[in-house]
Amino acid sequence: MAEDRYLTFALTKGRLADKTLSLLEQVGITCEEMKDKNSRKLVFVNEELKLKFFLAKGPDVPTYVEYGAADIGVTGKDILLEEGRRVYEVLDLGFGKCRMCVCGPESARELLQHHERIRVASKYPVIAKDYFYNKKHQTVDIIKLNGSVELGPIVGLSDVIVDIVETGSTLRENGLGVLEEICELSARVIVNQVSMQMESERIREIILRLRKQLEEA
Ligand SMILES: Nc1ncnc2c1ncn2[C@@H]1O[C@H](COP(=O)(O)OP(=O)(O)OP(=O)(O)O)[C@@H](O)[C@H]1O
Ligand SMILES: O=P(O)(O)OC[C@H]1O[C@H](OP(=O)(O)OP(=O)(O)O)[C@H](O)[C@@H]1O
Repeated sequence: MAEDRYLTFALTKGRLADKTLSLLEQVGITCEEMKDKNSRKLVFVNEELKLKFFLAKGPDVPTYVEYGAADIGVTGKDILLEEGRRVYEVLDLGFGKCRMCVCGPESARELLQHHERIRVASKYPVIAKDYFYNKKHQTVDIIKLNGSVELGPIVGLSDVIVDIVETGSTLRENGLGVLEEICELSARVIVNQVSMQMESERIREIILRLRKQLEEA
């Protein structure tokens, strides 16, 4: 592949963005323009390093990487599990830590224990289905929501939810709690499968520098 080919990064907007950009900066992968929060520009270029960057919604990051529109991506493990895209997961960045849990009112614990056919609301239907069907062998009805999932059991839409828990304050403030833990989550680096072969040297060098930086921090 041509030496001056741009390597493209798809990064996740929102919660993970600041930590991702500052980690990249620590290993010399910089783009001054990206720091301007008022900018409406979508793609940023570092001419000197032959790098391109863009920010996207979390669930879209593995899509860009699978199709090769980006060589490297950073997104949450929750997104990788939910989207199931064909990408290489190469590094755990150790931030954006949270847990995927089954949550609900204490009264729902019994329904879980007795393997009742319950209603489960979630922004993550694939993860919820995999957990109940494949790990617990429990038949459930999954209801897809797009946010404020805690509303599910509160307003009577569902018995429990499958959602992200970080500090637990959203649950506490709404009279809910963690009933079962599904898995731990954090931000991950992913790589396009073809890029990994064609740009092996540059990509391995970046992963190495990131890993070293994380070890030293
Ligand atoms: N408390 C948390 N809630 C949600 N995601 C979290 C939390 N803590 C860490 N994360 C990680 O951050 C990512 C979500 O970042 P983002 O800011 O895009 O949240 P979102 O609420 O899913 O997005 P949106 O506001 O677009 O619905 C998740 O994929 C997850 O890996
Ligand atoms: O344990 P905590 O620290 O309270 O964090 C967990 C909450 O944060 C996320 O919601 P988010 O703020 O992304 O809003 P959303 O529900 O609209 O997606 C998640 O879905 C929980 O509701």
